[in-house]
Amino acid sequence: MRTHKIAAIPGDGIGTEVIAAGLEVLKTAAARDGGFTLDVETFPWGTDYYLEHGRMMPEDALETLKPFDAIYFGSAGDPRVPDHVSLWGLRLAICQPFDQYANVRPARLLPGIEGPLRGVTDLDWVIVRENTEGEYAGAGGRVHQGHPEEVGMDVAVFTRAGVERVQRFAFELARTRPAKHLTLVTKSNAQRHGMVMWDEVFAAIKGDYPDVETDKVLVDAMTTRMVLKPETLDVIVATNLHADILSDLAAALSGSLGIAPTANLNPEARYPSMFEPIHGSAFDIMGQGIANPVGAFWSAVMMLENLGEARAAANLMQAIERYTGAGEDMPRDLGGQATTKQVTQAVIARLEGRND
Ligand SMILES: NC(=O)c1ccc[n+]([C@@H]2O[C@H](COP(=O)([O-])OP(=O)(O)OC[C@H]3O[C@@H](n4cnc5c(N)ncnc54)[C@H](O)[C@@H]3O)[C@@H](O)[C@H]2O)c1
Ligand SMILES: O=C(O)[C@@H](O)[C@@H](O)C(=O)O
Ligand SMILES: [K+]
Ligand SMILES: [Mn+2]
Repeated sequence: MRTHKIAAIPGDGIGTEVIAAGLEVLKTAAARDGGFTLDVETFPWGTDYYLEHGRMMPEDALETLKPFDAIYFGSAGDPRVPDHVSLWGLRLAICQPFDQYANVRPARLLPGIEGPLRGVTDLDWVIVRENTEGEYAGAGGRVHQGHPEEVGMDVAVFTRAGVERVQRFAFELARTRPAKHLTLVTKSNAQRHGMVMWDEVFAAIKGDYPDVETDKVLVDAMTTRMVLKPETLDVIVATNLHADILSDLAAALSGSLGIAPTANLNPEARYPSMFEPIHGSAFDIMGQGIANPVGAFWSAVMMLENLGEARAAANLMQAIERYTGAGEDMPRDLGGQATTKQVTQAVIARLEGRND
């Protein structure tokens, strides 16, 4: 029997609610599969930990996480602590040192879910977000703090190696999909250094993937293309910040932010990869038991795929799609009344072969 060691970090807000639900679903998925077990350890890191210890996670957290096969993450962010402290103290403090440079964000209209776009039925994209540098490099600073001449700088850092590896990852991914199409998102009209290099690297490597059709679009125009011509997009590669913004839009266009999953991958597997819904702590609904757990479930599918459990991953995805396609009560973000618990039970029922 294979055993996979999973570090669960529910974090803050609805992160704790959807990860608890996701762990239940994963337990059922493993039991139904019978070929593997998940050895899950849950770490109580996040804002409560911060308020007690002055840090979002312990000093040796990365050493603790390193031996795990995967990390299952909820959200970092709580109204009691500034957002930049929580994000930099937890999510980015794991993604960056673990070199999880390829952030993969699928967006697809699941059965039974109607997106906000009239007449659109075949939205199926994967956004590849650069996940270690760019606008999130953390370079910059504040000078003359509190004085009238104060300066605040966030410097975007693009390295040729960092750009090339994530773009090659996106080409390889595009190659595995029926449409074999890759769109480069850029802003090289206004940002004339890093973004121009970003475009140049793309132009230089695309010849290595003659089977992949490409195009290039400025990020502002990309927003309208996603809304008006969604069928022209397949795989999309974008910088850390651009892809962060576009992926929330993609999630909304495919029904709701509550559905969308993500994998923070270290493709070479030198470090564990991390799987999380793309949404955050949802201050407005936290603690109410009404968060949509589907994004956390779909992220669990991506985690199972990454662990080599393709059959269990496919079964879990099918269980999710059977639920969304069944015309049962949906969670509130999708216009229904179902609670997190009810959605979880509905998906577990499908996994167990009930309610088919
Ligand atoms: N990866 C992460 O850890 C991550 C991601 C995004 C935001 N955040 C943090 O979360 C906090 C809140 O950020 P925000 O409000 O910009 O974004 P958010 O994703 O938390 O919420 C945006 C809106 O979407 C709704 N929503 C999100 N997920 C949902 C779900 N599963 N079910 C139903 N509705 C859902 C929320 O109720 C809210 O109205 C901030 O501290 C932010 O920094 C963390
Ligand atoms: O930008 C981030 O990294 C987070 O705030 C979050 O929005 C995400 O998408 O991971
Ligand atoms: K998240
Ligand atoms: Mn985001």
